[in-house]
Amino acid sequence: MRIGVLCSGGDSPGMNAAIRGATLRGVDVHGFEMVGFVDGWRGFHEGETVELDRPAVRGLSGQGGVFIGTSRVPPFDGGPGEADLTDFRARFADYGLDAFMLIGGNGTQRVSSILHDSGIPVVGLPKTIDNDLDGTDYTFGFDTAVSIATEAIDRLRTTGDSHRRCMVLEVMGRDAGWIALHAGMAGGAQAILVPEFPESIDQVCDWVTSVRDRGRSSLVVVAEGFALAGNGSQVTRDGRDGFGRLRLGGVAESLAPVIEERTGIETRATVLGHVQRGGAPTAFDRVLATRTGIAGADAALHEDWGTMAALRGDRIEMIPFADAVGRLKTVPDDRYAEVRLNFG
Ligand SMILES: Nc1ncnc2c1ncn2[C@@H]1O[C@H](COP(=O)(O)OP(=O)(O)O)[C@@H](O)[C@H]1O
Ligand SMILES: O=P(O)(O)OC[C@H]1O[C@](O)(COP(=O)(O)O)[C@@H](O)[C@@H]1O
Ligand SMILES: [Mg+2]
Repeated sequence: MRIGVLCSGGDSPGMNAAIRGATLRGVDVHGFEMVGFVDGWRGFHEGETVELDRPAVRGLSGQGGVFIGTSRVPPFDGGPGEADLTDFRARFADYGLDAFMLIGGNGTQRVSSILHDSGIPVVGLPKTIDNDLDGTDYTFGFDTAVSIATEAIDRLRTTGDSHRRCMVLEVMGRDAGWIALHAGMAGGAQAILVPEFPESIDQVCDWVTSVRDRGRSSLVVVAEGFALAGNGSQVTRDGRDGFGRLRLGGVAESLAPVIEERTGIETRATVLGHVQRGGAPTAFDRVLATRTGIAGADAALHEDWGTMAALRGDRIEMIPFADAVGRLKTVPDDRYAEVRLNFG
């Protein structure tokens, strides 16, 4: 069996470990041929490939990023219509492929599902630092991002306390506030602002003021996709990503002066940005990613097509794409309520 492997969407710490796990199991144990497409669908369109075998994945488990690259280049020119899919199938056959292993988040697994429905054998490996992919408890990369954001909170707290300032930390999370929620809990933030639960500026300022009134300095964590209640909208930067979506970022910088003006407390903003996606994965993410890759290779052996390697409790289970795509896994009411009671 010849399997094409590619990554799509933002990189996520653990992608290398997942490819290594899949290759060691797929090539060495099951006797597959595996080929990686460089920079996601760009490599597929332009014929840039790398053979995956034991030497190619040596020492990768602890390395950040992904050595074959990733991108948001789309798989099809169009919708896809039947003509797009016919062209796609012809290209798939030209490469001598029997199946795809697609590593990505909600968008990529939506593509996996489309390809599977059009008759192309696919297994999916879930990744995203945002942890917003449904059907799986955690995606690799999330734990690393949370660890980095937590360290940032710890560091901001000592300087913020020293100057009696309010520190606002912006973390990633386009549609879901999982990184903000977990890092905020781990770092004891005084307020956590997530896209799922808009809060008014009056409420945010009340929390910051009450923290000052009991002699402490506030640490506010805000997810990039947060918008103020009422007529607030997400804060965007110039430009769009490779999928045409507006780039998010800057909500901390827009909140900080308003908090300062309304509370009289000096307030500073920090945008963590891509630091939280870079560097070595945590041990948890290395193990999760490796097991995810192994499960994907085993699924290919059993021709368990149309499935994604999901973490369920402490087990990796192959679940149908339909259980993972079409909706996002967002922070539920009870998880937000349990932290909100102690804000301020
Ligand atoms: N519904 C869709 N139809 C066709 N291509 C899609 C669709 N959704 C996503 N894609 C492609 O998959 C890529 C990866 O999705 P994206 O949401 O950017 O990352 P992730 O897979 O990490 O969620 C997109 O940039 C786009 O090229
Ligand atoms: O700057 P980039 O690479 O476009 O990515 C920014 C986005 O990627 C993420 O880090 C991860 O999103 P995906 O999992 O959908 O790729 C988001 O939190 C963020 O909005
Ligand atoms: Mg996505």
